[in-house]
Amino acid sequence: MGNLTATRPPQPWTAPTASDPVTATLRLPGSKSMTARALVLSALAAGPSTLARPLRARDTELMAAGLRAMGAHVSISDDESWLVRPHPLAGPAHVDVGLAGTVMRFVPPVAGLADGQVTFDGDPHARTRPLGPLVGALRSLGVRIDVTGTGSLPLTVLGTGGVTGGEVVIDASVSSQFVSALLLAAPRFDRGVVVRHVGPPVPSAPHLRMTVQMLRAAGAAADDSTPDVWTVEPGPLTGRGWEIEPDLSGAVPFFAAALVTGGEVTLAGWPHSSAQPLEQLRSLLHRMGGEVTLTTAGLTVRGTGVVHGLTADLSDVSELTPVLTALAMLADSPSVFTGVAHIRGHETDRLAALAREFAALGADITEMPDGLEIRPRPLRGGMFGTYHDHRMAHAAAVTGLAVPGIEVDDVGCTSKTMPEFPALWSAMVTGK
Ligand SMILES: O=C(O)C1=C[C@@H](OP(=O)(O)O)[C@@H](O)[C@H](O)C1
Ligand SMILES: C=C(OP(=O)(O)O)C(=O)O
Repeated sequence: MGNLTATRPPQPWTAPTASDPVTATLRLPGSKSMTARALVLSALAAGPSTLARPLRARDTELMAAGLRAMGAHVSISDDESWLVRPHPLAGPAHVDVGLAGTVMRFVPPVAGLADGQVTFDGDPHARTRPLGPLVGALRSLGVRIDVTGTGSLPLTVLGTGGVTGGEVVIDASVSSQFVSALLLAAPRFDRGVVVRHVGPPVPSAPHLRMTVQMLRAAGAAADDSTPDVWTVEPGPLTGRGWEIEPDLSGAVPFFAAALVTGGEVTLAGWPHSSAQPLEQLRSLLHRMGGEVTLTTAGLTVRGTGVVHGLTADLSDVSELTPVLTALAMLADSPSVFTGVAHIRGHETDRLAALAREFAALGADITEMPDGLEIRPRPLRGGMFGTYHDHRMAHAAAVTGLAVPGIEVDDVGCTSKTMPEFPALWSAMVTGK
């Protein structure tokens, strides 16, 4: 992959309209979240690991580059798997986080275990994404961190080759990644960690369960049996073979196309048990008019061409808000989404961005402190701003299925998690 931080002159992309029901079987890239976790756990393990079918996109390439910068050996094997051979971590090193929440949260705790200085910075907007509570927690666990200004990026970790660890209280209501970040590195902390969340609810419970599940799969003693308390004992992590599942969230725009056009989309290679929030998605799509089934071909979503609005708390699956908002725009009834105040700290302030961009297309949409109200009505074509946010581009593409003339200002931002999105989408909708 070339310069991961190369600036790209945005090229407006016309989202294709669907003249017929879409029918497609897709092989999509691996889960961003699973790939990020497997890379971190593998870099901290006692022996080598392989990641089969990892996500190869900007976020995960930046994660691999950040770990390599500190000394981990991450290479590509013949079958496109990633091979990770751990090595003592050391500075000086620099980590470019891009706009990846997983990199800017999961790697600083790892840097605390390195021997030497590790600096972090990223895209301009990454400097506005929340990081302060994690910085405070790491300091209380014995990690020396220098930050400038707002407590976010750029920052410097002065690693000493070890982290004391122990008990820490944190308000993780702004991002579950603060908790996952502490837990993933904790087996290598001298005293492990006991994380106690105090504050409004932590979002993204399925991602927290994924963290605990993958820690256990790497041999860690992780306990999440007490609400808002997570305990990880100190101990070795074992290298292993990681089977990365297809990215469920990345499939949702394609599933949405089945609902909008009355078609059928199958995600091939879906496992029979998953660390990803399939049941939450199944329920949401069912309520919106879709049917989700697991067959030998994979995970199949069928639609009727009629989309229903719904009222839903999206806190478990907050990253789906942009695409579900696009679906709601095309529904036969109103929708109310709540429980996602924290997505103002995602790749962009998604609530403000969605309200602004859809209103510019003529939508009747109201921004609330923690969500959105949508009252569907006919939309007009126009430019749709993405704010470097891959899921804003996905939302525009879904809208374009039924609204001619949707121009996406920078579809290249989908390279964050799926570089092949424009080609896959066009092939699914237009056949070419
Ligand atoms: O741990 C992870 O891999 C993620 C957790 C969630 O973050 P938030 O809890 O900040 O929403 C999710 O939105 C993000 O896309 C990936
Ligand atoms: C919020 C997201 O990603 P991250 O926070 O990992 O950058 C996302 O992919 O929707």
